[in-house]
Amino acid sequence: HDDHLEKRSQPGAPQPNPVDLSPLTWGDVNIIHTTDTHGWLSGHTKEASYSADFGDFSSFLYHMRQQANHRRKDLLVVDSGDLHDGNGLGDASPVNGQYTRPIYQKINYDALAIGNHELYVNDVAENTYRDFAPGWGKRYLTSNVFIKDSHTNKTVPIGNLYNKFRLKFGTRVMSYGFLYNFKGAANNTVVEPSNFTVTLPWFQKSLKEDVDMYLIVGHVPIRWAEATAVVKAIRAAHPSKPIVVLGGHLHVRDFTVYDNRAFGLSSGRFMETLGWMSVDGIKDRACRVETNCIGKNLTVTRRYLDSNVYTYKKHSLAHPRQKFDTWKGRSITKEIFKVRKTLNLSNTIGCAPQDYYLARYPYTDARSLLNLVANEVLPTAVVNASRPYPGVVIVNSGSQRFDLFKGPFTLDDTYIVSPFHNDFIFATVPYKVASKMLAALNGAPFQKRADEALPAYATNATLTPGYVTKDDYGYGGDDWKHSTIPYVPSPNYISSPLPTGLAETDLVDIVWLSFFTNLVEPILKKLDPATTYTSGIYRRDVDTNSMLLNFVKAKWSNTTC
Ligand SMILES: Nc1ccn([C@@H]2O[C@H](COP(=O)(O)O)[C@@H](O)[C@H]2O)c(=O)n1
Ligand SMILES: [Zn+2]
Ligand SMILES: [Zn+2]
Repeated sequence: HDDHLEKRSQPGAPQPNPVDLSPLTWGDVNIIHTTDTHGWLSGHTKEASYSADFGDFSSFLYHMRQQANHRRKDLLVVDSGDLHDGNGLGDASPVNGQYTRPIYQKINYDALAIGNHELYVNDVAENTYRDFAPGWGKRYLTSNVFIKDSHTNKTVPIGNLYNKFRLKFGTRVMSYGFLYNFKGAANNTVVEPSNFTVTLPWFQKSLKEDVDMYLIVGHVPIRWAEATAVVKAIRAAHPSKPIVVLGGHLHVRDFTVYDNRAFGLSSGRFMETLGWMSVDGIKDRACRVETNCIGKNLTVTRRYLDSNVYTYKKHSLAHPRQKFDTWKGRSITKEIFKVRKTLNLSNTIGCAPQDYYLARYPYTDARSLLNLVANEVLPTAVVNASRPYPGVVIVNSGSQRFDLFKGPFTLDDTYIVSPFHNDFIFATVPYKVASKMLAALNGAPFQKRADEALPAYATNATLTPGYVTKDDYGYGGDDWKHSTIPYVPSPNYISSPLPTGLAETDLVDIVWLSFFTNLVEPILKKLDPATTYTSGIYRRDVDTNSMLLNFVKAKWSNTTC
């Protein structure tokens, strides 16, 4: 299944009735948006709906730009960050992102923002600053993200604070790049709150430039205060200038209306979705006097495209028999294929006996990935049987990122399910303390603010399961009509089973991930104020990523698919 050039004709590849996809609406300015791609440049090798790779994406962009020229409409291609952590292509290399960064660089994005996954690790932040940002010139936008330059010791923006540019058919754009108020950034970086950034002289000065629209590229959820603060700051100076926010981070499809001339779009995750937005009315000459257009509607459409070659061809080709693959697209696909080979990403380690889903079923259900992790992976691959005390291992459910499908389990899947190299830390505590830790953690503040509860949708047996999105325009934004996939929220932390038959004072190793040590230590103090516990690395031979590899080798390697 690794031959990307052939995969489009695989059985099960999407073959909808051509009338199912209605043509895109074009406006004065049109936007193609990616976010939270997390290195999924190979596309989804196990899911036909999302099987386009970055070579296909490049070919799609070529045809879309041709179409824009033909229509004499402006087209912007934008990315909202989180390029690292999530796929073997980016994470299995000796240096994280060493093969993916040059491939991203081949896509001619007009504007990009930085994500939190470019900032967890000092080296990744440094490489983003040195090897990635410069290649984009002024298009890599970090209005509120800085790095301490290791050569000069000066703290400088990782990319550009803002960029004013003119599109081919005349639209003058002022662009910014904002990251949400991320608290876990590496110590060589600084993230400034966006509500402070917008008060700074450089930002206020930029608002005096004469432009036709504002583009906020953000690794920011479009409904969060960090996004609305920027919209409000622009609106305070410009009562009717069109504002577009292209956000991300929550991994959802979403669209919001801030006012009748300001809109936000969020385009999912993992190269499942290309967001499309068209804005008409930007070129309205009467609006050059801003007060003329206060309250005047812009005509805006949004669409969430499933990222597969059928979708790409359907929307980009002028004629169905026109050749789709461009030379550049094919060469990107070949490069991806070569990197996958170099990194042995398709090497099969074992065979998964069934599908395990991250969020389709309650975590107590046998089809839940979190259930598998809590009850099988942690006891098998993490608990250290040679320790004098039983172990209870707690992980954050956010450390698990994607479904695990029945059939061949590859090296790539270890990164897809959990790309992180978080260490297991432990302290030896009485059972009465250990037994209260999970509940205490789940009562602790969320690491990620909760998504809005999703409404329940009717299922429809004639449609393939996929995204069914409700946003500020209601339903109808999804390009492909799908039956809904159930979404069941899970606790923030899950644990291996507690040992049974112990007295309150019996000792237990309580084990957690380095990612949330800052939460565990105060809880230990609260649960047992009289004692100071010493913590250390529980096992040096296993981390969040390798635990699944070890589990599969131990339990699934003898099964055949
Ligand atoms: N070392 C890490 C880093 C992150 N996480 C988890 O990822 C979440 C953030 O991911 P986004 O793609 O939404 O930005 C974070 O909240 C953690 O759950 C982790 O487990 N270990
Ligand atoms: Zn992300
Ligand atoms: Zn993020």
